[in-house]
Amino acid sequence: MYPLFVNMKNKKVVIAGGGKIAYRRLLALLKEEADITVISPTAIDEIVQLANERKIIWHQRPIEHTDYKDAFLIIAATNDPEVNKQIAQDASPHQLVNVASDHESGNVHIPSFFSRGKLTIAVTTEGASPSLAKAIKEKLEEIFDESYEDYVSFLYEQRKKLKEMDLPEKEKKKKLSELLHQFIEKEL
Ligand SMILES: C[C@@]1(CC(=O)O)c2cc3[nH]c(cc4nc(cc5[nH]c(cc(n2)[C@H]1CCC(=O)O)[C@@](C)(CC(=O)O)[C@@H]5CCC(=O)O)C(CC(=O)O)=C4CCC(=O)O)c(CCC(=O)O)c3CC(=O)O
Ligand SMILES: NC(=O)C1=CN([C@@H]2O[C@H](COP(=O)(O)OP(=O)(O)OC[C@H]3O[C@@H](n4cnc5c(N)ncnc54)[C@H](O)[C@@H]3O)[C@@H](O)[C@H]2O)C=CC1
Repeated sequence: MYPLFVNMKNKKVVIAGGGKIAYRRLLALLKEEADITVISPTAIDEIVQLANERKIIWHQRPIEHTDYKDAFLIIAATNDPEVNKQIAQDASPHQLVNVASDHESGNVHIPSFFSRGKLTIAVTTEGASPSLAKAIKEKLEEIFDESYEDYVSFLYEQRKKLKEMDLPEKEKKKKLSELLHQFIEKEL
C-alpha cells in the first residue's frame, strides 16, 4: 500500500449506501469540501438532514453505473456485498474506489486518522484488523495531543520566514535543523 494524502476540495465523490458507514465517510469528506452525492434507497436521518440543508445531494434509489462514471472517488458502502463488488468491477481503472465490505475489491483503503492542524497521522492494517488500526490511532492521539496544532503552526511560520530570508542555503538548513531539534528536545 502506498500512502497518499489527497486534496479533495471540489472533487466529485459518489457514495453508494446511506447507512452509518456511508455517513462516517461522508462527514470526513465534507470537512475537506468535496462535492458529494449519495445514492441509496434509504438513508439515516443525519444524511437526509445534510441533503435538506443542500450540503450534499441524495438520490433516493439503488445505484447505477451512470451515477459514478464521472466520479473522482467512489465509495461502495451498501449492505449488499455483491452490489459493492459490482461497483468496483464497473469502475474505470482511472477511478479511486473504496469498498467498505471487502478490502480487496477496491483500490483505496480508508485509514484510521486524526489531524492536529497541518499534522495528520493515519494508520492502516490493510483490512487485517480495523480495530487494531483504531487502537493504535488512539494511542498516537494521546502522544500527539491537541497542543501539537500550535507547535506545527509555529514551525510552519518559522520555516516560512527562514525560506524568505536572504541567507545561503546551507545556513537555512542549519537554522531549520536547530529549530526542529529545540522543538524535539522540548516536546518529544
Ligand atoms: C477495509 C476497510 C474498509 C475501507 O477501506 O473502507 C474496513 C473493513 C471492515 N471493517 C469492519 C469492521 C469494523 N471496522 C471498524 C472500524 C474502522 N474501520 C475502518 C477502516 C476499514 N474497515 C478499512 C480497513 C482499515 C484497516 O484495516 O486499517 C476505520 C479505520 C476507518 C473508518 O471506517 O472510518 C474505522 C476505525 C475508525 C476510527 O479510527 O475511529 C470496527 C471497530 C469500530 O467501529 O469501532 C469494526 C468492528 C470490529 C472489527 O471487525 O474489527 C468489517 C467487518 C464488517 C462486518 O462484519 O459486517 C470490514 C469488512 C472486511 O473486513 O472485509
Ligand atoms: N469501518 C468499516 O469500514 C466498516 C464497514 N462495514 C461494511 O460497510 C457496509 C455498510 O454498513 P452500514 O452502513 O452499517 O449498513 P446499513 O445497513 O446501515 O446501510 C446500508 C445502506 O445501503 C443502502 N443500499 C442497499 N442496497 C443498495 C443499492 N443497490 N444501491 C445503493 N444503496 C443501497 C441501503 O439503503 C442503506 O442506506 C457493510 O457492507 C459492512 O460490511 C461495516 C462495519 C465497519
